[in-house]
Amino acid sequence: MKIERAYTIVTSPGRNFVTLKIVTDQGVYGIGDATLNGREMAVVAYLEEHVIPMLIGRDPHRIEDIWHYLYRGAYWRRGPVTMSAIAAVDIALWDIKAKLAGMPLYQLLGGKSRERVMVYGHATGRDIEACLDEVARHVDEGYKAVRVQAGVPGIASIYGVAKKEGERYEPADSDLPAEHVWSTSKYLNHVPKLFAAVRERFGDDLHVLHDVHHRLTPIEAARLGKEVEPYNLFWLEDCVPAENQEAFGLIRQHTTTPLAVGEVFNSLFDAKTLIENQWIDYIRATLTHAGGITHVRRIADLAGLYHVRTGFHGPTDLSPVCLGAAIHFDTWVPNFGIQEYMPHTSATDDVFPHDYRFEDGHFIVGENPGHGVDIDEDLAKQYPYKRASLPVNRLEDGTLWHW
Ligand SMILES: O=C(O)C(=O)C[C@H](O)[C@H](O)CO
Ligand SMILES: [Mg+2]
Repeated sequence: MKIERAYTIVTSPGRNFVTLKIVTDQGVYGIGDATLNGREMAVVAYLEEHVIPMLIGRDPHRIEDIWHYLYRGAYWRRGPVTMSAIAAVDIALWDIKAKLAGMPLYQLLGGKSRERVMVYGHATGRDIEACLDEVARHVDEGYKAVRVQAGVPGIASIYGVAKKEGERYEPADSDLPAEHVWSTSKYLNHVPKLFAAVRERFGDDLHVLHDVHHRLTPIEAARLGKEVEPYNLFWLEDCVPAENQEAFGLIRQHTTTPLAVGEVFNSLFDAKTLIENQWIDYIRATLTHAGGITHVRRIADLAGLYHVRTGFHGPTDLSPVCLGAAIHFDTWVPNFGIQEYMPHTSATDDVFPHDYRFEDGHFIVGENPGHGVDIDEDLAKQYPYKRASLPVNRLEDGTLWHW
């Protein structure tokens, strides 16, 4: 069997997605997600100029060899563009292999470790009261775990909070980056009050999470971790930028609040020190940005040795293809923790028909051969690409900060 054709499909049913379709000479095809939010066309160019020409004529069964060919063979290793492109190929090839085997993907990984996978949803509100109402809506919809992000008095625009009440939160909302103003002190004073209010209204059973989105220094993160300890968070996410993995050693010395990190990681080497030192509790690197199933499986296996569990990134900027494949992975992986879930628009769900389903705060994996997600190419054409950038943050004095 040979790979006969491969091509990218860029579509924007509410937001941009990049999909790779690989077609074999026997007509069986697989699809992979290659979406890198705000940098979509860089991955398209990498795939079209450099990867697709190398795939034609190869045996699609040789997933491992193709992975190393694209990784080692490029000489230039790692990085989000390269690893998203490799991931798209990898996810599409696993899709093909599972379709040829006539099995859902989780069976090829080793079968089910659980019947369903717990997800967390996103509650957001302009202030604490509006945010708590959103938490209540999630609880009513069956969620067992909710990420809680509220507006902070004195900060006009903040990560995780929709611009207008009732609107979906979509950070890549302008052609060129919007500029936000960030105040660490206002934020740090506010967050413990938010979680005190959450526990007061919802009691102890609900799992609650929070995303700092890389904005603190290690000692500030240590302070926040300590101050929210009484509210028993499921995790505190991305409390500092993680290029300096040792920073987490400092935070860990000060707090028992569980730490999650890794949505911007693209390889095992971004996480190795963090995992081996047991400085984190959850690893968030997911399939599309970290080299696909073949590579994330290695990250998860290393993590498992050190009691670190998976908590895959799952915002709307990852397509249903990534989410579908991730649910297969979650269903198999022994050290599963939780799966992030931000529902896609109905237009996105129509472009990407899928067989996973949400029920009672969990995803149930589909039983169709492959990863269970397809793309309606005619419908995809109705939603042309529109450049959209993530915002940038500046401190109140104008210094460029982490967004
Ligand atoms: O889902 C999360 O936890 C995020 O932090 C989402 C990111 O802001 C988003 O993926 C950026 O593209
Ligand atoms: Mg995050």
